[in-house]
Amino acid sequence: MKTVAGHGATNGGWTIVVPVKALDRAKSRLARALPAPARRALVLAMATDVLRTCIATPGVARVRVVTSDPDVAALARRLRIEIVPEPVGAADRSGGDPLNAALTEAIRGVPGPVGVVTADLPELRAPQLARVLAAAVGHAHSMVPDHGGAGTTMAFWTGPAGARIPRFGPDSAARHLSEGGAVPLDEVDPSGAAGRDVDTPEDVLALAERAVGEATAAVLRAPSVAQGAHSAGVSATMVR
Ligand SMILES: Nc1nc2c(ncn2[C@@H]2O[C@H](COP(=O)(O)OP(=O)(O)OP(=O)(O)O)[C@@H](O)[C@H]2O)c(=O)[nH]1
Ligand SMILES: C=C(OP(=O)(O)O)C(=O)O
Repeated sequence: MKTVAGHGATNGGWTIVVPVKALDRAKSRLARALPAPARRALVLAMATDVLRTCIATPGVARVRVVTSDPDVAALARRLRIEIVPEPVGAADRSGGDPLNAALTEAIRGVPGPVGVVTADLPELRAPQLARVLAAAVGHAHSMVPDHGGAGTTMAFWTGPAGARIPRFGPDSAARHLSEGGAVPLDEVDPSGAAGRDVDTPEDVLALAERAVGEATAAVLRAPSVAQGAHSAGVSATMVR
């Protein structure tokens, strides 16, 4: 896989890095609701919507996707954005932290302000991301917690390249805040589009009531996705 010079490789403005896990492994927490093909389709669709949003956001100069997946790379080429190849097998060589290893590689040496935006935010639109960036520009390091409070949907750095340490993964909100000294962006509501990541069947079920991007909406109409999320949601309610 080659790095593709792509969307808006201009000087100035934000570089946004979007990590996308290999589709065969992605969103394993949805496995109890969705069979592998439906899960794969949903992950790719959410990534499509997030990448389109990043491209369309004022103030974003450059979008990079970091992945080892050929289908995600093909998507990035169609959207004319940069691919940062994540070596296949990096998951096994990174001390169990492939996501932060991939992100560290993708933000290394990037000039100007940098943000990481996760690929599972299907409600995120350009005006909302623009508001997040406007808030983030005032801080050396900032973040947006996810709607559950423990995770992180976005992290930003405006300072020197050496100070950029991504801390995604388990307990990432606490780790970004206490270990990394990140500021939570008070202007951003974690229960809104910027914080509503999709991790569980219940999250998928909740999307039925929300305005999602075009690609995600198309996949949610597929009976295998709608029914899978619904039956898992119902059984989760029953066991509570
Ligand atoms: N490039 C890359 N991206 C990753 C990796 N792990 C997670 N991501 C991405 O990081 C973001 C947040 O990850 P999660 O919400 O935990 O998604 P996930 O790992 O697919 O979900 P689970 O398998 O259910 O834990 C999503 O955009 C993922 O696609 C990885 O090893 N490499
Ligand atoms: C990888 C993360 O995502 P999630 O909590 O959605 O698994 C994170 O929050 O850092």
